[in-house]
Amino acid sequence: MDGEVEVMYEEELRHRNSHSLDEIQQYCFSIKKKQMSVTSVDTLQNEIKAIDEELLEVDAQIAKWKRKQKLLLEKKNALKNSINKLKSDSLASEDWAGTHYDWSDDVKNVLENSFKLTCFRQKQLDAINSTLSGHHVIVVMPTGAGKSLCYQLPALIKPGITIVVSPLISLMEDQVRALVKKDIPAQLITSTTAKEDTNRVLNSLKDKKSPLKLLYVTPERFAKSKRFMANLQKCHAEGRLQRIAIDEVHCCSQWGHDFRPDYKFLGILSSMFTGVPILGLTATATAHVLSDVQKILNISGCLVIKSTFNRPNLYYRILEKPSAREECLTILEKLLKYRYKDKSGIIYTNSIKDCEEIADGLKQRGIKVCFYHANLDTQVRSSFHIKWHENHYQAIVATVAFGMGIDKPDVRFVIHHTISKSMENYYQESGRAGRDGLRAECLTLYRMQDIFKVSTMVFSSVGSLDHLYGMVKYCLSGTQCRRQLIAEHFDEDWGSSDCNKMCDVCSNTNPINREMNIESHCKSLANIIDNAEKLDIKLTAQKLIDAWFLKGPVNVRHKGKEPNISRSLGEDIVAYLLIQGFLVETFHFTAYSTISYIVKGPNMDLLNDKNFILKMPVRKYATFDLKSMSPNVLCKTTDDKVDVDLQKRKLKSTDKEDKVKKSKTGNNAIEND
Ligand SMILES: Nc1ncnc2c1ncn2[C@@H]1O[C@H](COP(=O)(O)OP(=O)(O)OP(=O)(O)O)[C@@H](O)[C@H]1O
Repeated sequence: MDGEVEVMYEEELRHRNSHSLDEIQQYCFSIKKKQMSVTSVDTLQNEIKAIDEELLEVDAQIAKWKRKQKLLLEKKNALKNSINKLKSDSLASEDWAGTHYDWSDDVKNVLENSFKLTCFRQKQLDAINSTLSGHHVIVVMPTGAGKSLCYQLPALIKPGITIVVSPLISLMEDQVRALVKKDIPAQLITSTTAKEDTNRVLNSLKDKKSPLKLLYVTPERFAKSKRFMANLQKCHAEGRLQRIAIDEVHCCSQWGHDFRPDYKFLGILSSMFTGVPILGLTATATAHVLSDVQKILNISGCLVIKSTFNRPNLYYRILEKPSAREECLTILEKLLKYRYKDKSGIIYTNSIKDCEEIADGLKQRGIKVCFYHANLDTQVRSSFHIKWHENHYQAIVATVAFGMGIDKPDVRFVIHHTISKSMENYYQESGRAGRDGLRAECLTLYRMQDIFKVSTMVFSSVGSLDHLYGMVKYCLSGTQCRRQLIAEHFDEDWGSSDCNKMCDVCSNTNPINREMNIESHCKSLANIIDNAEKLDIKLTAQKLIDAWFLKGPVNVRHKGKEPNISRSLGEDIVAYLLIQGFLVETFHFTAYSTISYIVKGPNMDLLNDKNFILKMPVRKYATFDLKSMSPNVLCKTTDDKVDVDLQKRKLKSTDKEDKVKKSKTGNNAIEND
């Protein structure tokens, strides 16, 4: 085609102008070049356009297939979970508490003769029989319920060694000491164990004649010691590895409250030591964590034995927290001097600074307290712990570093000076009270501002804000039993009678069951936020409430009237809107701190729906006499007769002591709630 054009032009030009052949050829060449460049750019651009269109179509197809892939994967996972659940349920439907097993007589003898106990607590026998049957089992029991016996006792029934994985050295030391006292051959190896001792213990894994029954190790041992693993493999090859018990097994899961990266390595155990039953133990019971733990340990579909999480002897209450530190100290002072006079307890704070300041404040007010946090020297820490345990101090003011392994039976109160970061944490921390089965009180000082104290510390980890808001929901509830809220969190269903008036909501003789329409308040808050955004001003919750109550800088103040409600109800509304997704927190960093600002949340759009009604249950703090002594009543527990007898005996002695003290001091305080 190009050749034809050339000839055509050549002829025409020669004809018209009779130019020289060179000139004509040059002219033709330039025209041809021009034409070629025009046609090729157009063609190429058209081609690009066509490709773009095709690409869009491909993108749409990819998105469609990706969506389909996601749906199919979700469906596949759900089916896998259903299969695992069916397997677990079918195992759980068996009655594991029988006494017809080959080992039942031995179990009874060991319970009575080695452990000097007369009967089992709820679900202990189920756990023992099922693990002795060779199943992989996860035992879920609340703190202090007696999980240790579930692996310590089976270890003595059959020949061989039980390996116990535990995250805390102090916890292992306590257990080994107690076992050795009972003449049960137990050892531990940690990073601080002397080389000769470690060698001796490691050799006993290979020694068929070794009397060793329980060996405690930290999870790092599996990950880091090749010699330990090699000897354990020999022990297994000789059929002497009887069982692997993993204490605090929730540490495997990032969804749990205490994730430990080294626990992830334990996933290889089920395939490396085939035929060896794994027994995981935890006081963390959320379905999500349990299924995650099973996946990580490669024992999905295993038997899950769960005892109730209800702690009937614990009394739960929320107290209004004043904003001034001194007022807060006064509340704590009154509680410790009067309500919990001569009683032992824990005060949890959320920062080292608070921890030290509160302890100092209470000391200045004449109360014997010590403090405990991660920045203290290990020896100082453990000396405070021991002294508190031995009642030299009435209370220990602590951060969450004061955690696992606290086994003081007579903790009569746990006060949270700041809310916990999740319900899970709250349950664990408050659960350190009343391990002896006698009544103990769990008080939480709540104010809206503390939400942000905690959120700015935890926001960066997955799911942490949802967890925190679960805790806020617990505090905000004025109409729903606190115990039931805990039950919901652990996927349990406790009847209202399970509370037995052992929370401030159920024991409130003057409850208000009022719901309030907060739609207009929500709209006002949205307007304030919109206006501030236009002015490029960021609002903390405090500033948002100020603007709503016509305080603070005039330009951000609400344009309407001041709301006809108390400021504390206003704070409840903001907290409620936050946990319901009408408001959300965004986090910004300064050189020294993280700040939480409030913006509109995704649910704000619901207000555009005419049929939508936004209501909030209104709560009021029930009256609480800080100065009257806490009641000393016998509680219905989930445990056996032995424990009720124990309670009675303990109660008699405390009553006696109280009477002696009262007659000496003339203190006739009325015991009421
Ligand atoms: N059957 C039983 N009868 C009486 N006491 C028991 C029984 N089983 C365990 N105990 C006692 O209960 C206390 C708590 O037991 P253990 O330390 O095993 O609890 P736990 O469930 O491991 O708690 P945590 O989660 O806090 O570690 C111990 O003092 C233990 O001796």
